[in-house]
Amino acid sequence: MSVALGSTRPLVVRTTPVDDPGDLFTRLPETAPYAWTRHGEGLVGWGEAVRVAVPPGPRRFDWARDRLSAMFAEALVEDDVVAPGSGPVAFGSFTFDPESPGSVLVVPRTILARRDGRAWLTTVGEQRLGTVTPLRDPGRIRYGDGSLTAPEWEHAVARAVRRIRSGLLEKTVLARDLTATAERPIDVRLLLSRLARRYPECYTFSCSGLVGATPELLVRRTGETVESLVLAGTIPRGTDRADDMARGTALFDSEKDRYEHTCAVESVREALGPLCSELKIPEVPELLVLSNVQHLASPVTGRLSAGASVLDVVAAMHPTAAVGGTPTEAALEVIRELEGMDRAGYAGPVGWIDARGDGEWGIALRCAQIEGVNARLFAGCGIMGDSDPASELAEAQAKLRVMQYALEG
Ligand SMILES: C=C(O[C@@H]1C=C(C(=O)O)C=C[C@H]1O)C(=O)O
Repeated sequence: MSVALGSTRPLVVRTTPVDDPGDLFTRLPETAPYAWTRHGEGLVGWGEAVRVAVPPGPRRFDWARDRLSAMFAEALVEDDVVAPGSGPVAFGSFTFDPESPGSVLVVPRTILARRDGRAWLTTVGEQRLGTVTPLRDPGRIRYGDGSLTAPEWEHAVARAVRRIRSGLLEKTVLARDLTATAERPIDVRLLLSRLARRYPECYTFSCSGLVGATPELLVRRTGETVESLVLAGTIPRGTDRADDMARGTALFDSEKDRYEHTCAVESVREALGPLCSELKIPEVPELLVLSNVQHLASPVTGRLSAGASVLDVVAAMHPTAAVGGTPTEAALEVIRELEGMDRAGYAGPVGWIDARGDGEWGIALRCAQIEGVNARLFAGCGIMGDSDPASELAEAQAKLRVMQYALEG
């Protein structure tokens, strides 16, 4: 049963150290698993002690922060670990568009965590034993077009390019969706295990049916320290080592991709600058090589000047130019007009926050919304004035393969 917020009963929260649980996903029951992990470390949760539907609107992050602060402040907490992610934790997913419904915060009944050689278990309220059943295969997967067919989407890219060339904006990001139907209900735990194995560099997440493995860390807050990984500029992997390296070099040398990356970095600088007393952004990006694609990547670190929580930082950063565009408002208008779909949680912030205001939030990329036998997969690309619709389609397909693999194995 979920407790409505504003109810009079405070949460009773207990965190205790536990022996190393090993693979976190093997501890998850099938129903409604929550997860945020990378390289085998992170948090998984199950059961719902509290579920909060965040109302759409421009102040949704503030609203969410205030609701959580009130709930966490009155919680009765015994925390024998005291680390980021111990004590009460809410997982959350916010829609890309502030006006879209579907943003949600959930405090799981049980959270199991593993980080830096420590492990702990947090329980909220009375416990019911979650039975761990074997992973279930969803059977054959049938795919269908989402809101646009591939040629229609290429056409949308061409229109966006024309807008950019006319000088209305510098960059936008266009995404497409794909539907998938399985023979049997999709077991989210199976998707998580496959994603974590194939994409260990990425953050494997699950929150209220939104499941994926994103390489893009929007923000991690640990006390005063904030970190972010800005990605923009992509090329598919090569067919062998030499081809791979040649493609990596081409990406690094591509003026289009470097400029696209600069737009994303500058949007992060603008958002984080006012919140930080110190901000370090490398002058030259690195190459992040994943199983399916290679990205230009800039790791950013900063020191928060005032006591902003991780959600305050998320509010300031979303949407970065990596998933929106430059300038933001013009880019969002183009997205609304040309994509022809509601992005829902795709490209929105997904992650967790604790009662100290620490937490980790990613941009929900390489993901799908799962419901029973149905999945809706998403992927998008940064569009510049010299983008080629066919190459952008190939890039989107390469990104979609992450979730196709998760579904099919
Ligand atoms: C929009 C997506 O990815 C974003 C766009 C990128 C690009 O266009 O080069 C690279 C990484 C992400 O910031 C996606 O994966 O759906």
